Parts: sequence; C-alpha cells; structure tokens
Amino acid sequence: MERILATYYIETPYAPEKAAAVLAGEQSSGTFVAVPGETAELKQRFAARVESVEVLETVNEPAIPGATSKDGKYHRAIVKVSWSIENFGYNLPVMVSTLQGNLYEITQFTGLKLMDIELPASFGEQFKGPAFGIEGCRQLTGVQGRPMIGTIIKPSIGLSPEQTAAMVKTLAEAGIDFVKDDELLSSSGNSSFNDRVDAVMNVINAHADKTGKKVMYAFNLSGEVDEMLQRYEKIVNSGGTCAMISINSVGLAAAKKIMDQRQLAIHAHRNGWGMLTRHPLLGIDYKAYQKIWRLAGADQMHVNGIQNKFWESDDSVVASIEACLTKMFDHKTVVPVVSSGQWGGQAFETYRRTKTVDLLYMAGGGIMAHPMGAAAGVVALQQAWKAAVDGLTLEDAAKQYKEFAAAVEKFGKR
Ligand SMILES: O=C(COP(=O)(O)O)[C@H](O)[C@H](O)COP(=O)(O)O
Ligand SMILES: [Mg+2]
Repeated sequence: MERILATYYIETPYAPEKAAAVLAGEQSSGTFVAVPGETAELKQRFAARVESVEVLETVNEPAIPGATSKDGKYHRAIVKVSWSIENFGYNLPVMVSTLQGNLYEITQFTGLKLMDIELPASFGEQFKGPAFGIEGCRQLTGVQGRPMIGTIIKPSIGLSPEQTAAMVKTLAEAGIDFVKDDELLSSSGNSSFNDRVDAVMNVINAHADKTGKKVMYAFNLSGEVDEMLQRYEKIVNSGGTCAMISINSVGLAAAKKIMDQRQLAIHAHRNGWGMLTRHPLLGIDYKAYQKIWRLAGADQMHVNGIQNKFWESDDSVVASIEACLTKMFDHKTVVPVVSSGQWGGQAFETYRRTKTVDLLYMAGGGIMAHPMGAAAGVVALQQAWKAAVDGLTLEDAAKQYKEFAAAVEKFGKR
C-alpha cells in the first residue's frame, strides 16, 4: 500500500526519537494510553511510522511553550513520518488533519513545523492539479517570453464599480496583462460583486474586441460556497477568465469546489500566511503548503517578493518561487505570483536570483502611485523587466527609460 511521507522540523526536551514516536501514535491509531482495540494487526496496517530522525543542535530556551526540560536542554531534529494512504484515501481535509492536526498541541514538542510532503504517484492521477497553470495563463493573457505583469486595484476598498472600471481602462490601454481585486474587497457597500463584474468586463471585452488582447481580471469571489458558485458563473457568463480566492479563510474543501469547475484560472491569495509560517518552529513551510494547493487546483499562488514590504527574507521568497516551478506529477505548473511592495526596481534581483520569467509580477502601490500616473507605472514595470532580462543594471535602465527613471526617483529612495 502506498504511503505518504511528511518531514518535520521539531524541537523537544525529550529524546527526539521518543517525541517522534508520540507524534506517530497520536496521529494514527494511538492515544495517551493503550486501548483494547489497538491490536497488533490494526497497528501494523494503520499506525504511522517514524522513518528517520536526524538530530540537529541543542538549545537552552524552548521555541514555543510546551513541556519543561529537566536539564534545561531542548533538542532539534528533522523527523520523517509516514502514513498508509489507506488512513485517509484521497481526502485532502483528512490528510491535512493527519499531517497538520493535533500534533501541534503535543506537549512533548516545543517546536514543530511541517517542512515537506512526499505524495505517492496515485495522487497525481486522483487529483488533476491546476486547470491552466503557466501555459494556460500565458494563452489566456497572450503573453510569451516575459513575466505577466499585473496590478492590484488600490485603494483596496472604497472605489465604485465605475471607478474601478475606469482604472482598468487606463491600465489596459497602457498594456497591462492582469488586474485583481484586493483581498479586502469581494462585495462591499459601494461595489457589489455583480456590478463590478459588469463594469469591468465591459471595459475588458471592448478592449479585447479592439486589440485582440484580453486582460485577465481576478475577481475576488471569496464567500459562502453557494455564493461563490454564483459569482463564478457570473464571471464565466461575462467573458472573464479568472477568479480569486482567499484560500486560507475560504478553506480547503470550499476552495477546491470552486477550483473543480475548471473553467476559470484560479488566483490563490494566501493572506493569513504569516500566521502559518512566520515562526521558524511552528506551522508549515511553503514547500509543503503549495503542494496541497496545487493538488486542489490552484493556477496562481502568491510567493511575496524580493525586497518586499513584509517580513519575509529574499532567500525565502526565492525558495518559494523554486517550489512552485518544480514539476509535480504530470500536472500543469502553478504560476508563482510575485507581489508586496514591488515597483520594478526589484525585477533585477528577482531575475538574477531565479533566472525565470515564468512569473506573474504584480505591483499595486508601485503602479498606482507612479508619479506620472498608473499608465506610466505599467510601462515602468515592463521596462524594468525588459532591462533585467537584457542584463542591464538598475542604474543603466534608469538612464535609458524615462518612466522607469521616475519610478526609481519615487520608490527607490524610500
Ligand atoms: O495587496 C497586495 C500587495 O500590494 P502592494 O503591491 O501595494 O504592496 C497583496 O495582498 C500582497 O502582496 C500579498 O502578499 P503575499 O504575496 O505575501 O501573499
Ligand atoms: Mg492585498
């Protein structure tokens, strides 16, 4: 029977092997005490197995609250645990409850992070993965050989559908590939979802009729399941190509229900992510996280950005981009969405470190607040990426391109 393998980074005041055994017991057939039904046969078939324990450093302070060490020492280790897929079948919520459930509450751990998951081959057949992925999104937007360039409508909340549509018109005329609602807006007092779809799609469809280029707009349909399905249909019927879901707040099964429709590219916004990963010894690493969402069917996934406005290091962002671009089964590959405080200046370092143009590169404030207007903001981003791929430095690019020079003047000196 196939098994699923999870890698954890742990910290414990006990022998790491002992703590790992507690984890394996608690997360499969065992509990805090032997129970009569837990026969040797049942255990043999259903118990989780500790596959390996690699002991790392010892520290003097616990990373998070848990059992107190008698000798004041806390041991860190990389632990691999496996489960038979018989335990949960092809059920993502139960898989997540097994790999990421009560184990975070086990007192024997003063730190625990799920680092990676190895999925058996049959998962590649049972789950279809992204419906569009990189190639599909490139076809929908008509962009080849460079990153898709996008923006987030800002102010995030407060604009009317007409104001949003007017902004989309300006951006489309400037050559933008992708626009999205902010995660804070789905249907608000002055911008109902349906009215916004009507106003924005009028602009996008008219622009597509005129130029042949259809801007991809990710409408944030996050809500209750029935409401999301209605909104999805509204986007499809209006000629839209993309829907956005706040995946953490909507939840795995509800988000997958939307992804399963497979008519629109799904922009997976990971807001709430900091809560799941910011502590180095708690939560889940992006490498494991993105695998779960690719199985569910996300086409585009946020990875933050180089020199971002948040806490994440460049190394972590680069690792996330690499994780997304790593092939999974024979599925389509998810598009890494670079965003957070981007304005074009970071294109050089992004390209230097990743050597890829298979990105959706987004700037909200970096486009909307461009000193020469949002249209010039789009142009500046295009220039920055062309220059980065051509091997120019930021300084050379600023000498060559006037819109990019204005962006450097405004954003480069913060
Ligand atoms: O609204 C923005 C960015 O706006 P701006 O371009 O004005 O900074 C996005 O929600 C975050 O980038 C998401 O971050 P992450 O990629 O970490 O999920
Ligand atoms: Mg946002």
